[in-house]
Amino acid sequence: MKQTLNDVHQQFAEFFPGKVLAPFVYLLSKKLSEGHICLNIDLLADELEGLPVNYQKIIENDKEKLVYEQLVTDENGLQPFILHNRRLYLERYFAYETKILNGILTLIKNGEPLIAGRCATLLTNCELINDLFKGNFSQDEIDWQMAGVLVGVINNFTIITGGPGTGKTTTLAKLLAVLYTIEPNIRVALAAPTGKAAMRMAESLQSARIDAPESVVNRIKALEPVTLHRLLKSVPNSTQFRHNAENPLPEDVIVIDEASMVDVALFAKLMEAVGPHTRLIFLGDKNQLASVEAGSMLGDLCQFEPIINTVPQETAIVLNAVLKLPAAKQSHPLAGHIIELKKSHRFSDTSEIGNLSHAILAGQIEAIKPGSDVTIDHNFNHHLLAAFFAGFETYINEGDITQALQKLNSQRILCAVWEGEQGVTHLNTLVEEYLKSKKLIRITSDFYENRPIMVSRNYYDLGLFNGDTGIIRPDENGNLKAWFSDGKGGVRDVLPHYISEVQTVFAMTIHKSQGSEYDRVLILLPEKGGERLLTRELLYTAVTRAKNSVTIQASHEVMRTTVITSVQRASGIFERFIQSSSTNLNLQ
Ligand SMILES: Nc1ncnc2c1ncn2[C@@H]1O[C@H](COP(=O)(O)OP(=O)(O)OP(=O)(O)O)[C@@H](O)[C@H]1O
Repeated sequence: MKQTLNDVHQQFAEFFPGKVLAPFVYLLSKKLSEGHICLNIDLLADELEGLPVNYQKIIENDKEKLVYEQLVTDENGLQPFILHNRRLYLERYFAYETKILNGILTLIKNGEPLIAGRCATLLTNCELINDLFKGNFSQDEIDWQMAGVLVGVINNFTIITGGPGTGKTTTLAKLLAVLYTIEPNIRVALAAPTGKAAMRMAESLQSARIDAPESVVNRIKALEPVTLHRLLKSVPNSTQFRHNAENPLPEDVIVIDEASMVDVALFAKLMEAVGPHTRLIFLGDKNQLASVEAGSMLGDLCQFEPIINTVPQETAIVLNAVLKLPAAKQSHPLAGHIIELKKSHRFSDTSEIGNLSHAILAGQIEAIKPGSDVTIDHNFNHHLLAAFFAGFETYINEGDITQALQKLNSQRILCAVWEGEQGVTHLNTLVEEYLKSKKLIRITSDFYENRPIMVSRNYYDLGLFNGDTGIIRPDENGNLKAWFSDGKGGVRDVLPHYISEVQTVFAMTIHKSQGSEYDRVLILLPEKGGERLLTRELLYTAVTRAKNSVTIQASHEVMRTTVITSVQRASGIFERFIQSSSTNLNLQ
């Protein structure tokens, strides 16, 4: 029997004429749906299973002919497909990657002549730097937060990466203190990919301890982080922004938090909109899950470990008087631009959650151990579920809405998938059944009293953003309203019919939980389905949402496969950086 595929990828593949093109476009389309932006044509051995024999033969025997296909070109042509460095791209994604590459190289190049002068200025401000870091300055050990500040001050392009609680926001606060002191007239913009992440950035900055003059601290605390869409000014009903290459952002310093969540299209549009002499600073966790959309730019840029936490030889020499930083052994345009913070100030070295997250990232299944804060259940024990569900009773029993919101957000069920026994939909139903059995909720309508909701799109007019969570409760007249935090310690209400796109949120996907934290987290990995999703980055992201305790329900086999599987997102940007050099730019 002739094997056929007959799926959306095949329809896409066969839309384009070409003798050898179809199987490669089929796989490219599949890769795009999994979040990759290109197809490495030399790494296809694992992709052949399930493909029709004629597709397999072409992939195995004819890949060298791909370059001769009429619709395929290298970087300079105008065809729908680009074959570059043995990676096949849709032209649009190649263009995004090129814009990001050139944008970053331009910032690096324009910053280079300023480094010596900025280092000299830093030397005259040693006192401020010592004040900012007093208490954690040691001659023997490098203070990587201080390194992040110095690197961010002297360069025009910086990435500060680190796991949860490693002090990314604290480092940013200190970096801004130095910048406001040495360049008092600078204009600063802070942004994050989601409204929730922007709000958390604001809260963390407000509570950051900054030992700097009051006027400087006040300027930092007056900054209001916004969403990236708001920063770039979205054009209604369009994917374009008002800030672009022709109309760049006016700020001198632009900081993007939770940068791992920025997809390749938005990343490219940001790079276009950043003026060529701006200081651009990304904060984020390179090990976290990438964006839901295509691309994992932060992870891709931080791919090459040897250049992280090093600076070029010349910079090492001039910075020496303030902080001795290791000189990069290899010349690379990104060397000196990426600082990784490794010490968690939230989890101690003996923290079970901290150790669990390290074991997951290292792929060490044998190091994953239960303890008092970590429960690992391979048998999907119902008592554990019921005990967790009981935790939701507290927010319902809480009369004060502000407190109720806090209690709701103190625990969350995190699922890898939507469907199936361990999926979000089923878990939400189970919790509702549990609460109904306790007579704590009555599902009389869509917006029933005490329904926990999560907004699933941005409502700019209402100041509500994708990911915001609220509770349905009556107001003083008995009318049901949706109540949300106002970000200032209080609550505000919205009529439910203004927000049609919401989900029940006892349980949510791990993807959606990025950028949030809860005291207690229950993680469920599916027995069936989601195989291509289950990676150590997914589990790491879920585990690091927990502050105090984490329970994982997953079979032995699924847990093992998840921990040994790492996301290998295909993008060609790192190789293209190696091929470029900051002094030999190809800015077309
Ligand atoms: N050098 C330090 N010494 C002591 N405590 C610190 C230090 N740096 C940060 N902290 C504390 O650790 C906590 C986390 O810091 P911060 O919010 O800056 O980390 P983060 O990496 O931005 O965290 P998140 O995971 O929320 O993104 C804060 O309470 C902060 O005050």
